[in-house]
Formats: sequence, structure tokens, C-alpha cells
Amino acid sequence: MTPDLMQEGAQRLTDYQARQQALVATESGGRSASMARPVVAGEVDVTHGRILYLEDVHVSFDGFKAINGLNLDIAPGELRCIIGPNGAGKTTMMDIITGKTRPDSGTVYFGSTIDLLRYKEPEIAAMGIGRKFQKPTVFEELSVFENLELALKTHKGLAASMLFKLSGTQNDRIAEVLHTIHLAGSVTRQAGLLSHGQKQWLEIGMLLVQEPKLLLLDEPVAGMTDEETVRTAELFLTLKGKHSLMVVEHDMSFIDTISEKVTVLCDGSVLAEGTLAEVQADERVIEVYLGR
Ligand SMILES: Nc1ncnc2c1ncn2[C@@H]1O[C@H](COP(=O)(O)OP(=O)(O)OP(=O)(O)O)[C@@H](O)[C@H]1O
Repeated sequence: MTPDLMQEGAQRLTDYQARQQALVATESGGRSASMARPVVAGEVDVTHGRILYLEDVHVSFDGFKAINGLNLDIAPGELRCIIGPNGAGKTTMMDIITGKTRPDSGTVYFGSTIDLLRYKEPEIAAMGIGRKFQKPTVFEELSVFENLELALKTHKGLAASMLFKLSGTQNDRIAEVLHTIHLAGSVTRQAGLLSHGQKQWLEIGMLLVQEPKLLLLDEPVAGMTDEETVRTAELFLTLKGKHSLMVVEHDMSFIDTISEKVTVLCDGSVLAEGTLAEVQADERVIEVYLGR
């Protein structure tokens, strides 16, 4: 490839990123997904058995208490499911963890030493908290491999230099992720031609190449076929232990397959916590969410 062509390719990728970021901001109602998602490996002190810790968090919007005395903690390697009615505060909670929204008061720690309220959104992403919004936001015109490559290069701060070659280790990491997300057979396929479920897996893969410690996933199986939902459950079960996951979902059979502990949010705080069977039997949860 000539330098001119490489330069042109680099420019096209920059354009893709700009367009994609604008798209994400629109699709997520102004809650931009930070496509850069840079994640720098660093130590998170989990010696106290918690990778995420929220205590007595409050947020009001024009006097409305969206988060109201929220307490929640997640263990390293845990896969926690969050359920709750519309408006319970699930998205706002994720916005707080990722630095998108500042709480009025409360404590939010990553591990036992990192006070997340002291950091901005890109810094929090760089520390290893990855977030996936409900709609897939892959680069439709790039191949599956190019999407993962770009996520890795962006994470390493190398997006400006498309001349930069991936190391053997980085290529190995992409190969491993391709296998994990069930797309090893679609490496050269254009992302725009993937099914909805495959696009969701690819976007999860774009987070995984950056080796996040905590993944926040908003309704990952919404719009998926039954088969895709089953494969997503398998995927999440393989991620558990290596990463900590917080999954917001309404699909109870999916939650039943993946969950150990379920947290029910309502009116900005925790209404109930336990196994799915325990929270499903809780009268208050039936009243506000599951129905009779
Ligand atoms: N920026 C904002 N300004 C004003 N009100 C807001 C803002 N963000 C959220 N809210 C309100 O806070 C409450 C909690 O919203 P949030 O989106 O966190 O709930 P949710 O549990 O994610 O709901 P859903 O399941 O519908 O996505 C809602 O009543 C919502 O209208």
C-alpha cells in the first residue's frame, strides 16, 4: 500500500470515529458512549472483596430524586443482574459510575482506593470500567477484525497512526476475543452485514480487547433472537470471573440463566437483593415490577 493510500485510510477512520461518536450521542439520548473507551491497565485494590462500592448516593434532577440513598457493592468477578421498573434509576446509576453524572452526595469507589467521584468520564474508562449501551454502535463499514483492531488501537492511543502494526500479543488478544464472541468465522465480514445479535457481540468484543475490569451492560439481549440470547448467556458466563459484570435486563429467563445475585432498583434505591427466586417471591417486587 502506498503512503497516500494509508493516509487516506487513516483519514477515513478518523471520519468514522467522529460520525460514530455523533451517532452514539444521539442514540443514547445525549448519553455519549465514549467510543474511545481507552482502558489503561492499572491496579484496582480488591482486597476488601469489592470492585465497586456505592454508599448513600443521591441525585436529583430539578428536585426529582432519581437516585435516593443508593447502596450497592459488587465483588470481583461477580456477574450482578439489575432489574427494576422504568424510571427506577438504573441508567442514572450507570451514568454515575462512569462519571457521566455527578451525584449530589454519596460515595462511589472502584476497589477500595479509587474514589470515582474525583475522575472524569474518559479517566474512568481508562481505569478499566467499560460500558455498553443498549443499541449496537459498531463501525458498520469496517470488517469485524477492523472494528476490534480500531478499538485496541484507540485504547492504546494509536488511532491517529494507522501505520502502526499490532504486536503478536495484540493479534493474539483479538483472536481470543473473536473466539469468545462467536465471530471467529466472520473476521472479514463487514460489520454492517452482521445480525443484530452479532453486532452486540462485536461491540462487547470491542470492550473486551481493552481488558476492562468492570463491564456495565444495558439490556444486552433486547431485540435478540432466542438463539442469540442463549449464546449471549453462554458468553456472559465465560466472562464471569475474568471480569466483573453489571447487567441491566428485563428478560427474566435470560437473568435466570446467568444470575447468582439480583438487585432490584425502585425509586432510586435498592428495593430487594438476592437470588432471582428470592426477589421474585418478594411481595414488594411483585407489586412494583413483576406484577401479579
Ligand atoms: N437528565 C435528566 N434530567 C431529568 N430527569 C432525568 C434525567 N435523567 C433521568 N431522569 C429521570 O430520573 C428517573 C430515573 O431515570 P433512569 O433513566 O435512570 O431510569 P431507568 O431505571 O434506567 O429506566 P428505564 O428502564 O426506563 O431505562 C426517571 O424518572 C427519569 O425521567
